[in-house]
Amino acid sequence: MDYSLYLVTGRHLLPPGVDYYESLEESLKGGVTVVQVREKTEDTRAFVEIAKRTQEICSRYKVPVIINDRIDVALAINAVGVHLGQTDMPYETARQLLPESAVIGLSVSSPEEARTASKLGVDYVGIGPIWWTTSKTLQKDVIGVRGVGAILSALSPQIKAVGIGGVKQNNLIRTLHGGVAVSGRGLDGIAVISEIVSSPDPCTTAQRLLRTILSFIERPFPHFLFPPWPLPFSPTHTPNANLTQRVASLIDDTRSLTPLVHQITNAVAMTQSANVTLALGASPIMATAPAEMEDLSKATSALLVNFGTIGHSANRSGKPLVFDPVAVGATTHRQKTAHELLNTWQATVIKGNAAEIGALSGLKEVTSRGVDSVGPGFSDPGEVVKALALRERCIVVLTGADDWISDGQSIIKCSNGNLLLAGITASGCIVGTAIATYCGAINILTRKHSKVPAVDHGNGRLVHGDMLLASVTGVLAITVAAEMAAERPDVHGTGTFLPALIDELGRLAPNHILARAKVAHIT
Ligand SMILES: Cc1ncc(COP(=O)(O)OP(=O)(O)O)c(N)n1
Ligand SMILES: Cc1ncsc1CCOP(=O)(O)O
Repeated sequence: MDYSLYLVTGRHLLPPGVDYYESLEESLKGGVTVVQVREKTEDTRAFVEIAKRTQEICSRYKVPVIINDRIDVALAINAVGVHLGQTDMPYETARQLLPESAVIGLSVSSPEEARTASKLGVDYVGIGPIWWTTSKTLQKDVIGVRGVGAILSALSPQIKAVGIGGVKQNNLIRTLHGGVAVSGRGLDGIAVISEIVSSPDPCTTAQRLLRTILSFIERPFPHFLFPPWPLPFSPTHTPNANLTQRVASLIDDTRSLTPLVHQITNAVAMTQSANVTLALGASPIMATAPAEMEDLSKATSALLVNFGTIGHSANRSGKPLVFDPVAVGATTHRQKTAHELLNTWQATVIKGNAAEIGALSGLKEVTSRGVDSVGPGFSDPGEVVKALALRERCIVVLTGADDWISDGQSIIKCSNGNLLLAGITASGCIVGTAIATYCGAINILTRKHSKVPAVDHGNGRLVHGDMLLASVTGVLAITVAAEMAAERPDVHGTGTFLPALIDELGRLAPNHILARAKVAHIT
């Protein structure tokens, strides 16, 4: 069975005047790989009739048919299998009634149900509802993409898994990348009703969905880079290359690329962040109105966000998204919001201090006092960033006396900076600004060189470019410029340090990086 694009029928959702069988055939032409006949109100005789004709059409395309809930209908038409819900006939009974070769799928919406399905040995599970849907009256909350990841972690690797519930073209890439277990296991397919059934052009819709799904599940990227399922961003090349040299070049290139960096940040940080962006040779835009996010995401090169905002426009437009979870450990409200935000969109980089990264990782070694960190520190900061990067499938940057950066595979330690940085407000925010600036610049550069369109989810990536390099560059730009500023004779304390820092960022050049960068590859 190829579960890649799993169509669940829904005749009541067809556009007015559209014939069910014609629409079905169009979706098969578009590449649907399995069809489930789902009839909730028809009498048995009508259900059998519909299933039989569906099976005839599907057989011309060599596409298997599964019957929703009804073992008798599946037996009557000799369907490939059935799909059962948690309150339908028990799996063991269905297994006894159906031929040995029958495929049996089970709906699961929690890790517990996934563990039970694993013990039962079902053939596949339907995980959901992932997003809100009107195609079915939901009895429980939606599980979100992080819910999918948790369920996949609890599921036996032998059992196939499709995601279902509210999946549309515009959230598909996010669904695939967000719904991944810590082991790296992703979904084997996506099941949809309305996106195909209600489409005026089911063939094209199915083609587009399938192209994105295949780009994800076919793992076109070399396995040694990141074993199973692709990352949301391009592979990173840092361990094999001269990192400091590449950082120096990116600092130079950025001044000619002038990326437009959209930043939604605290009022206290706004002016500083905007000035830092300008000093790095980029352009800041500090807009906050939700109504303009979609338009802005098309024009800008990168987005930096902290709380209280949305990032799916950036995801949809293929722009890097830097998440700065300011003081996430300070209140439960912030922790809940961070969880909701990360469930909604895919971050490219998460940047935080020890308390913030600790809170996101669920660690207690460092706690929060407002925006500051207190506690003994992490015994192994490199492993902390690596584990969080693997879990969130993005780059993680931990700022502090040493800065730690990981893509879930490599760990890099940067040891530049000056104590005066800790004495000015928003020093963490400006590191986020610098990272977003270089993520934007490298995304422009990569698309230019490889001629990838601005938005191309067909290659399974959300953004293009070596985002690990961009993150290291952001950290080094601020910390190296901070050293240069602190050494100036006109700097006597934090009051004179801040303008000097902006000056030094403005004149930061490749030779400063080459002379001063203290970078170590831990792994
Ligand atoms: C592939 C797939 N996954 C989940 C479901 C939902 O099944 P169920 O929980 O039995 O709900 P109904 O579809 O019967 O309303 C599904 N049908 N297909
Ligand atoms: C049958 C089902 N089970 C969980 S969500 C759902 C409906 C999926 O429909 P849509 O793809 O239109 O959201």
